[in-house]
Amino acid sequence: MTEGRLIVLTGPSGVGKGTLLKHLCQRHPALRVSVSLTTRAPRPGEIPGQSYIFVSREEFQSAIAAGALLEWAEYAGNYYGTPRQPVVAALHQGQWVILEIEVVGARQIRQNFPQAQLVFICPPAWATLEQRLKQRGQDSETAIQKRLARAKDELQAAPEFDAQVVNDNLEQAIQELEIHLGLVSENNFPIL
Ligand SMILES: Nc1nc2c(ncn2[C@@H]2O[C@H](COP(=O)(O)OP(=O)(O)O)[C@@H](O)[C@H]2O)c(=O)[nH]1
Ligand SMILES: Nc1ncnc2c1ncn2[C@@H]1O[C@H](COP(=O)(O)OP(=O)(O)O)[C@@H](O)[C@H]1O
Repeated sequence: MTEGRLIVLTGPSGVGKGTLLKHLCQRHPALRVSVSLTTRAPRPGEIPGQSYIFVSREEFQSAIAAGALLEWAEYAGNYYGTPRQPVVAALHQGQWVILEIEVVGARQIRQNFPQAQLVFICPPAWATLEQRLKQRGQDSETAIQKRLARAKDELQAAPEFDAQVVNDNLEQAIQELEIHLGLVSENNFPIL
């Protein structure tokens, strides 16, 4: 069986990675989304096992020690990581797997999976990023400030990745992503 494709969406918090991912999955239901481990507390409405696998710091450390994570990073005071086994198994079955992760983890994927396709999502402007984080209304002011401080460095990393997509107009960003990721043909016909 041909190995599937590993796809990474990265970029600063609030840029719209989750929103883009949701739309891509609606249009291409065969895409498999990796569910990450996190030590962050669940937000209202987040479903354990679906949004994230919520774990304690001890459980996260055990997963690192057991080599059970494909990549991991500390972000705004919490740990986030991709469980290795489900991703590797899906790729072996020929499936296309998509990770939505921050920049430090994306670099680890770049290093260990040279064949992965990594796309950096950029905000149209700094003010838009601030506005989206605030409008989302999910995080405390402290959490927002931590995300914005980190975003300054993350934006510098954009050229390291295979493609950059500006998420200004949502529909346009989705279509650009579909083309970069090979999810549609030149005449916009779905491939996956
Ligand atoms: N390295 C890594 N980053 C992750 C993982 N899961 C989520 N993230 C990233 O961690 C950051 C914080 O995620 P979260 O607290 O859910 O905030 P949000 O993305 O702003 O909604 C975001 O940039 C996520 O893309 C993971 O498994 N590994
Ligand atoms: N193209 C867009 N235009 C306007 N608002 C957007 C766009 N993309 C995302 N958003 C909004 O911005 C906020 C952050 O998006 P989200 O997908 O949660 O970002 P991330 O997953 O990168 O942290 C959400 O409120 C979302 O509805």
